[in-house]
Amino acid sequence: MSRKASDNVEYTLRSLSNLMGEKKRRKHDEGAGERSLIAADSYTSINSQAGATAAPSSGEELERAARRQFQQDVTPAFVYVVSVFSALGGFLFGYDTGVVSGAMLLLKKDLNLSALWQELLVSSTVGAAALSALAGGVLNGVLGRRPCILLASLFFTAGAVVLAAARDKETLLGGRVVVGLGIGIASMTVPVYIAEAAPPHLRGRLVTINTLFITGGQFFAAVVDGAFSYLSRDGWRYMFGLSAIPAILQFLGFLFLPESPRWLIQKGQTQKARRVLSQIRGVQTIDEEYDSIKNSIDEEEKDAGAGGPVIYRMLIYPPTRRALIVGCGLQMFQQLAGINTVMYYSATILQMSGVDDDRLAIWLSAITAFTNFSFTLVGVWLVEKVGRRKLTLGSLTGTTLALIVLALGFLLSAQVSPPVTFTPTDPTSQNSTCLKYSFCNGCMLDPSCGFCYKINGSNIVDSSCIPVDPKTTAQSAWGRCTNETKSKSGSYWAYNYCPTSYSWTALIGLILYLIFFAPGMGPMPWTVNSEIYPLWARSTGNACSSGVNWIFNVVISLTFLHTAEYLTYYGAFFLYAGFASVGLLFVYGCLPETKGKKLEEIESLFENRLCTCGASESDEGRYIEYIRVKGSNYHLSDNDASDVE
Ligand SMILES: O[C@H]1[C@H](O)[C@@H](O)[C@H](O)[C@@H](O)[C@H]1O
Repeated sequence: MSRKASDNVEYTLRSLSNLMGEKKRRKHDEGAGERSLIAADSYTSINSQAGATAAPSSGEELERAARRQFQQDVTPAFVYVVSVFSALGGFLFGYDTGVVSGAMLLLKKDLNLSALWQELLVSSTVGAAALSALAGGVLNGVLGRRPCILLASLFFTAGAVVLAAARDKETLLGGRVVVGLGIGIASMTVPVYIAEAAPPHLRGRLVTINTLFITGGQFFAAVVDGAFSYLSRDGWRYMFGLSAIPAILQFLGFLFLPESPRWLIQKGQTQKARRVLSQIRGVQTIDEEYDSIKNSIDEEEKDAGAGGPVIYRMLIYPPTRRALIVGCGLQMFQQLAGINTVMYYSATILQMSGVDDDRLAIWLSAITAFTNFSFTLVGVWLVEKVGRRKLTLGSLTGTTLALIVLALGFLLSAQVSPPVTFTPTDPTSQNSTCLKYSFCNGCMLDPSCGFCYKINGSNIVDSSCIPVDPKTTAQSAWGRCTNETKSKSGSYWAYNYCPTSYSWTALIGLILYLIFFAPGMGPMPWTVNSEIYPLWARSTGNACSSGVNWIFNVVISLTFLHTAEYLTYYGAFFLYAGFASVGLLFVYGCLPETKGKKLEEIESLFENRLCTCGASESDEGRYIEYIRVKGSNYHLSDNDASDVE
């Protein structure tokens, strides 16, 4: 036997003996051991059908060839089609939450909207999404995943039509609520549907593609906002109306796409489930998978024992209670880390570093959205390589540091805040409070004021605090900083920020934030939630955690301005950094690795205790992976296993 081969045997035996040790400790291990041996067998048969040689010269070659063969055989293109059509739900989630900021700039002029109405039009969607995500749990359980996705695309289409045709603000509000209902259902159903359709080795990647589509939707919305901002009237109708196209496409696609096989098995629709499984897997492997799903459903039903509503059963059964805490915690910390504030505030942060043009600011927001999108792509690439746990830990560590850099940027800017050196006479005689501030910092924190200044060499001169135009924050209400007078008088207008030589620190913070957040903390809460609950609790678990995501989304976005007023901007970002570090401890202590495991095996990760740190790559998991890739060389039985022990 060659050295490599004997190493392989040794590794297998070692893994096996570890596995047997695990077996003693863990309730479900007998089943898991059997499943891994079945996996080895089925791999062997695939390999021999494909005519692969039994002992390739190098272990690496074998591994590569085996992996290629395995993936080709068990991953027909259909599973990608299913995932992409579902992820259109993610695209619409991103588009509809993103498009409103640009649309609002035009809407408030066209319909003369008050600040309260602007606030209502933004938060009604997020509020409706929270409610419908929670209700989506029941709908998913009763109707199935496919009808829920169809329903969401109907909501998206109806909302887009109502918004595009709206003649008054009340109709707009109705349209935004309808769109929110679609977003909530899609946000909880799509990851579950994809996870249930995907093979284990691709599940993380395919579910993460849904978040890629969310951030893609946000980026596309920013580009559409930029493009239609050149239309003086009715630009917002196109911005809202365009989302009907992907929504209709998704609806039509789902008329032909199948229900989740796991849901069908749970509902006893055996024949249909088998048909769908062979459609999305290819024929060889469905018996094993079918049996494994069926067995785990039977086991789950025994384990879950008591009757009553699913959420009650989840809470009294320790493994699902622990999974729920992990899932909801991840979603809560995703929002508490301030992603939506950072995105919303990005244009201002970019302006701080010297961009003085409104339209440019809109396009710069598109760059921010693009950064979020492109680094989510890095997450899609990394998720099956480094696993969910390491990716989330790395991402959250970087996010925390970036938030500290952002906060320091604001702190330094506040400390060297330029003084007010010139107080003009108020032509409206309204005795504005703006004229009472003596430093830019106070002026910036007052939403009704902005800072108007000139530059002489590298010095700020002739600086004043002046009321902002109530219709647009891009100019002052009167004086040297209105749009007509700005360039003639050589003045600059800063709203929401102070021009200082430290502004670039915030810019660096913003870029670092997106680079670290997007690959991990953006997608992983959705991905992990789609896999950690057993089938009977999956819809409810995802409904609760998505609801938590939306609730904290509303809380953070609605409180940001007040938080900044009380704690200043740097205080707000230090607060988010604090939340993110608590989140880091939480993830470190509580998030197990789910990479490569079958959905049916994941429940056992939550069996013993809440904190599963160190269980990132359990011996059992490594063993299953090892056997899957290299198993063709060795035929192991349970007897061999006990011999080894
Ligand atoms: O995962 C997504 C993504 O990170 C988005 O950029 C963000 O706006 C959402 O709130 C979040 O749930």
